[in-house]
Amino acid sequence: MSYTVDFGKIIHIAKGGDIMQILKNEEMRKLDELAIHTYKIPGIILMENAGISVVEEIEKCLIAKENKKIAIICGVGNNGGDGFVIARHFLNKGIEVTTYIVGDFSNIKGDAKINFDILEKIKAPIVKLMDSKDIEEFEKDLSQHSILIDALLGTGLQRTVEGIMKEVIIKMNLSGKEIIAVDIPSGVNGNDGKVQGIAVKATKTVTFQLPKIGNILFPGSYYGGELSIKNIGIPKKAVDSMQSKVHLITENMVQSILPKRYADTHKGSYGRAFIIAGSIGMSGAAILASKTALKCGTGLLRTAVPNSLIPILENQLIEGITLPLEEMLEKGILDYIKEENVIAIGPGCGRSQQFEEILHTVVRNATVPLVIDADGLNMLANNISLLKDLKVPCIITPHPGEMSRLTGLSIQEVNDHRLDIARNFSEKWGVITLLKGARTVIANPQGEVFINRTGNPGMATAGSGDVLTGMITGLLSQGVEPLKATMAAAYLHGTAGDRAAIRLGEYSMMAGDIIYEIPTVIQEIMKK
Ligand SMILES: NC(=O)C1=CN([C@@H]2O[C@H](COP(=O)(O)OP(=O)(O)OC[C@H]3O[C@@H](n4cnc5c(N)ncnc54)[C@H](O)[C@@H]3O)[C@@H](O)[C@H]2O)[C@@H](O)CC1
Ligand SMILES: [K+]
Repeated sequence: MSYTVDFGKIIHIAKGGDIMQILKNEEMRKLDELAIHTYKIPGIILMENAGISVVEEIEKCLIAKENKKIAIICGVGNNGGDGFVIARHFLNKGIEVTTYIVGDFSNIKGDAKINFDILEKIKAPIVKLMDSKDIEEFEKDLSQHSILIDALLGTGLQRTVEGIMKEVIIKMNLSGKEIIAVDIPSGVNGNDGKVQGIAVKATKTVTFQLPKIGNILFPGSYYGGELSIKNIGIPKKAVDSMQSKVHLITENMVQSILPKRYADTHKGSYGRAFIIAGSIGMSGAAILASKTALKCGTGLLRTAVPNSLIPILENQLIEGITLPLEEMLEKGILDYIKEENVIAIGPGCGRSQQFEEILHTVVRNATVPLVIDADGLNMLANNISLLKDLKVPCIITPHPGEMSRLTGLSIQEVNDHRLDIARNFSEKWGVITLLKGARTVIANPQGEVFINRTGNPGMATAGSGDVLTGMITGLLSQGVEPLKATMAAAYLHGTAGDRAAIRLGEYSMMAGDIIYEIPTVIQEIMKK
């Protein structure tokens, strides 16, 4: 399996499995050990494969360059060992390579030592970087190279980067050269994507076998640039046995989730969606969510809004049916929702007592999957134990501010521990949590977490969340399982947003522009 993950979007090089695990440092070490001890693949072979996989990527970058001199900057662990393999292969190809080593040579052990000894035997140019006086020379040297390879620290990062290692990284970052990181940019913690003091700002990262959490979450993902995930020959059986609870949402996954359309069907075959949204001043939320549900394939759509908004909706949304909320309240809401396949509640609803009453009734009595967003979540924060009354699968879609209100944690705390916060909330309340933000995270009550890589800062715009709610609702109405519908919607939403950003720029794109891209995004995925 081999993928290239561009900054924010995933391009498949080869078709792989539907599920891609994301590992922590310790889990990656376990996987390496499993391959070596249980499956008897010598570690030196894995290191050779790792090095060669980076060589392939470096060669692609070298094609366009006149100056082909490469600087490989290595630590004394196995990440450095990969660097020694890379150095040997380029020397064999007749390319000028300098290997810089930071740290005590006597600490080079095992497979890394074997590769280091080979470099010495073939008299490869090796420069030791010991202290500040070596740094000046190093800085001058760097200017003569075309590409820098960062093989200082990988999944073995243990502490804050300081001293000579820090000085080396500063000079690499200031060099203005293209930098390719081996496995993970040095200084980024593979466990959470946080920077331990300082980190290499790479243009590209080649990571091995499976991505680490630090390759995917911010700020690590920013430091890594474009990400390639390369197979290094660990048996599939070993990979599958890892059973990590953190996964990357891939295009393959989404493709298998999207419902197929068959010839002998009618609109009833694609479900009935019911959206409760909008209030005076926020009719747009109802329109955006409703239009999106239809664009995502809903067979029949009814949107309930306050009476005063009906003319606006009738004007803007000719394909859907509208209902006045006041009438629903008067005659009893339950009669209206009993025939639906999904109910979405909250976008632009405001915080009136009337809305609170509706929310409570819907949460307590819904017999079909429920999506709660925006003001629905704000109201829920006043009485969160309402979730205990749920009888159906429920998806909540908070942004960090809404999550802060739901949990009582600060926004900073929510952002610092996105995976754990989403997972804990889902486990505690038995709901599917989609936590928005750069790298949307989806958690289920079983403790599994799914991370979405699509999307861009242009999507931080009014109404973008209403579109996401419409997407989840649209897929749910067609009978897609709640977790799958949420994952596919997050991926499609981000991909449509990425297309809108390419067409219009991150500044100018608006929520409606994301809707405009939905047909192309779905068609392209279905076609593959
Ligand atoms: N068999 C394996 O285990 C394989 C490992 N591979 C590579 O090996 C890497 C992991 O190797 P290691 O576990 O040896 O770890 P690393 O090479 O990532 O780092 C460990 C070394 O760095 C030092 N160190 C840790 N934090 C530091 C800091 N903040 N400042 C300065 N020095 C620091 C440690 O004392 C140790 O000497 C992976 O990222 C990958 O690149 C690949 O070769 C594939 C096979
Ligand atoms: K590295």
